[in-house]
Amino acid sequence: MSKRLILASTTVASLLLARHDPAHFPSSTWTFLGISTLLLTGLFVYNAVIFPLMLSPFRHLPTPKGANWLLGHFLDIHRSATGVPQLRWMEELPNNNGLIRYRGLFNGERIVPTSAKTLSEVLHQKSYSFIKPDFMRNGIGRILGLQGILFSEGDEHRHQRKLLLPAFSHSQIKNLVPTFWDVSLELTEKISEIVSASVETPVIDMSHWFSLATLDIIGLAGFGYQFNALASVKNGDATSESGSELAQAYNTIFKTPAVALAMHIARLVFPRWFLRLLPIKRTQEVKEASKVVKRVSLEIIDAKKLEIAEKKAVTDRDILSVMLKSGQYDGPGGVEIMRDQMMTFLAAGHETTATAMIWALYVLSLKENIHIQNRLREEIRDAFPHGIPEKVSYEQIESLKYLRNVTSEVLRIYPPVTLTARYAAEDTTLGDQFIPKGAHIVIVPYAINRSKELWGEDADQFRPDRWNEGQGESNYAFLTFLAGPRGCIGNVFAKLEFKCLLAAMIGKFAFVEAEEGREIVVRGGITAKPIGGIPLKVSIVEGW
Ligand code: HEM
Repeated sequence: MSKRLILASTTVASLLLARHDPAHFPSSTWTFLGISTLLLTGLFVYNAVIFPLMLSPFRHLPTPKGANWLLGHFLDIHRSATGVPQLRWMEELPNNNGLIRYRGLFNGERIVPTSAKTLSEVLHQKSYSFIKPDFMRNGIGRILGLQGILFSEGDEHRHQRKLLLPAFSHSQIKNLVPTFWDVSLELTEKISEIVSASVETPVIDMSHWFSLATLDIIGLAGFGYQFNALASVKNGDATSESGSELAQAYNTIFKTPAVALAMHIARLVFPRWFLRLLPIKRTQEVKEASKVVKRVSLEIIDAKKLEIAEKKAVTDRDILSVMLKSGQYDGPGGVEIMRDQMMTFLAAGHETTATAMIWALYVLSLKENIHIQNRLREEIRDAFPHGIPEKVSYEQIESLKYLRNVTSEVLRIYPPVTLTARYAAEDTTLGDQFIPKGAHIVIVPYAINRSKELWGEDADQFRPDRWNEGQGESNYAFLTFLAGPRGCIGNVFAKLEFKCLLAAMIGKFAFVEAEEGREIVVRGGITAKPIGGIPLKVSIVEGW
């Protein structure tokens, strides 16, 4: 029985009781409060204790020890970086049918597919039976665009994906390399200015710089639009307050709030519409930031329409041009759908690659990996012996094999999207296990990418050369971009962009940890970024 049904039937019952038996039930309000409290408590005990512990069809699945009778494994999850407990459980538990189970807050059950078979069912064969859950839709959906490709389902998703594919064809992405390189050069110039102006080796947190650079890239490469996010940084200050208005909005949206835990619990207890009305600072901030994102998305669409009207033809093949050319968004509501699509690409297409860059510089700056950083620099400089080139081609970037290995290894070991969720839209199965409608599935790229079974005993070590030996034990060993019809449409775009940015940065600069052995803390958030950024000592390596 749902909460709404309980409240509705209790209202009717208390009115009737107050009317027909006023001697025992003089006040309908108190009667309502008494009965509803009793029924809601009963419902809570059933959902949070009786069902998951005694009746659930999943109770026989391998489940980690040490769960609290009411909070499940929530405390372990909350105290750890996203994906870390799931990796530990995957390694510890016997797991023959490719599924493990854990319990979240109030014992909410979560099922984790761990074998190639169960992953291929969720991601490929039955991808439209496992949809995005409401908590994602109602949360990040407001920022990522609810009517865009990321949150569409079934036939609507198939249709949108087909429509957008020309913008991601191999030939189209190849043509974007000069744009990726131009922005990479602009970034190196900005960083060079800071380094040259400092008497001692400066310590720079590169996080915001990468967010600005990737925002400029998605603007230019995705929509033919100049955000000038990097250009707007004055006096080398790329802190959260600098950069374009849009960069600031995303900085607000993507930061992990200090009130995250309280918000998480509040969402389980109160309806979202109620929480949105409360004057919570974080809610207001995100509301304002998403207004900016919506407005800017509409501005970009208008600018493109104007440009097309002037040229009298759609000649470009960027994402926005492909959308406009299709004529699919001409009808009523079309602009709103296109706006949501822009919001999807803006967010999905920039913060993820920026996160990958942060991890790349972090791991390459560690003392034990300096030889990898040096070897990478050597490869880049050998390919471009006359100094940092003004232009590079797709073929030149693709010829750098060690760059490919390093970027693949960073994406394996630090996947920016560590975990994602699905919800069973109908009764179905995974392997031999019955999955009832409403079951929550958690896919954990972080755990799969570091699985010893799939990558060998040194799975958790950063070793780029492993990519010369193959790509893991199965097609589902590398889930950074997921896989199947709902896998990342921008994965080739992202990998090339990542290679260009990293080649320019490592070719030009040397990065060393500012504080040796600094503890890195990662918590929640849409993408897994280190809290407080990663300050690095940056110096120019002469001769390039
Ligand atoms: C390193 C960079 C990136 C990573 C790690 C990444 C990762 C992912 C992942 C894991 C998903 C699936 C999310 C889910 O279904 O729960 C996804 C979807 C998506 N990504 Fe990426 N992404 C990256 C870059 C990009 C770029 C550059 C673009 C666009 C230019 C992009 C556009 C999208 C879109 C549109 C979807 C939704 C696809 C669909 O549902 O059909 N991503 N990405």
